[in-house]
Amino acid sequence: VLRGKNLGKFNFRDKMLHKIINLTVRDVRFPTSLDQHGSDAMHTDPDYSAAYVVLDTDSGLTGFGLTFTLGKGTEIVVCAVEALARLVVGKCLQEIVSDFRGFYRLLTSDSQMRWLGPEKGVIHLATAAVLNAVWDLWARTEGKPLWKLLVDMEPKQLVSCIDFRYITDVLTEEEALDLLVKAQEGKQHREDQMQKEGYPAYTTSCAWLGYPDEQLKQLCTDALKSGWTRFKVKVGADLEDDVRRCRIIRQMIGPDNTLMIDANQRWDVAEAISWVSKLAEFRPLWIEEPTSPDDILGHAAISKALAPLGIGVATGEQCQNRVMFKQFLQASALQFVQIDSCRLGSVNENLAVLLMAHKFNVPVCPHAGGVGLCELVQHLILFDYICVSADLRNRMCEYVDHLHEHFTCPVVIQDAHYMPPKDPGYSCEMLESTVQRHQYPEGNVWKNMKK
Ligand SMILES: C[C@H](O)[C@@H](O)CC(=O)C(=O)O
Ligand SMILES: [Mg+2]
Repeated sequence: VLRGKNLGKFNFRDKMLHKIINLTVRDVRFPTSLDQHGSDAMHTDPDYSAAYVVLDTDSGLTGFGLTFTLGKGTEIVVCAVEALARLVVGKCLQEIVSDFRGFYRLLTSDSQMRWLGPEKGVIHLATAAVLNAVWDLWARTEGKPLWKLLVDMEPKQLVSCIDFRYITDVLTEEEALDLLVKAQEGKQHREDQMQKEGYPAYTTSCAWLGYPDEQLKQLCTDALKSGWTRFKVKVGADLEDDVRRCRIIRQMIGPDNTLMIDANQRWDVAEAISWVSKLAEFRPLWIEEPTSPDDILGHAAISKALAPLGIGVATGEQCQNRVMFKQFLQASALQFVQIDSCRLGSVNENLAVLLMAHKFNVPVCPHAGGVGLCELVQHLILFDYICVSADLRNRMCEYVDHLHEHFTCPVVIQDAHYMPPKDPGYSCEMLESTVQRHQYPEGNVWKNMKK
């Protein structure tokens, strides 16, 4: 079976060869909670995990996809992926991508399964895993990294991948096309710039909530030495702790570097406003997920109250779909859009959100981290800069320094920038040895652990 990196040099352009003959999905978990990696005010013991999808084709070419989860419950996402498999297996890649909007609808609008969502929760995570694998397969077929596949696509083809249902009151297909056509100017220059400089990143991995102060200080020292200038700190469980931790980090990074804070939905609206006001002296650029991810008007109230303090509101990692993002934008309820490669319905739905954010002139700063999210979302943000926003002001992509060694094409960070991936695909193929060791519950990593 032909897998992985070398496929770029094969001529797989006859896409009719790629009939999807099998979908496998596995529950892959990493015991990150043991060291408190990824911990925050609501997720105190996250085991970074994935429902990991492999699409086999009759040509031998393989597509890899995943969606991110937190340990328990991954088996439910796996079940949902299995339920979607019959909609994918038996299809040729050509058939899918020549009507990608139709295929997206097929997955999201199945007249019985849509009752489980629609387009939210477990079933939408499963949709993301499957579609991520299809995009990976397409990019591998073209011998290009996904970002380059997108950059080279005609605006018409790009919009043909988007389901505009429920968002036409804000963005029509014609408008989307117009935005993409306008952004063609200077595209080559921006692509060259990205190849040279990469896309700016910030780090979250110094200051997970469960890290003791000594660890925070050490990680912050190391990060500063490696050239990081933007840092995110977890807050929200205890105000005194937050003040102490923010003070440490602000003192260490100095007045000119950037600080963000993230509460992971811990507060009610009024509580969010008063708590964040008490952290204003540390000059955070944004408060992330201050309250329930579904409370659009609550976010609007928080945004309004914090604007005079110069603090924006960021959200998106648990924003269910394009309709929610539409309303967040309509209500001026967020100042930073945090797209997520696995929460939304893959590239298709992320394209819709990138375009809406552009129309509202709100910067996109993707959620990454977890397992594989950095690998995936780097492609989307590169595309955003080259073909949509053409702007780097107030923009950066999250980075966390965990679990990259488990991927065949891990992210490359240079001087706190994501360097554009070169290998064909969507960068989410895991090492088979990793998958075997971490498969839950039978992998060796889990067999002997009482979890
Ligand atoms: C549970 C995850 O680690 C979460 O804390 C990640 C997150 O909020 C972020 O990266 O932002
Ligand atoms: Mg967050």
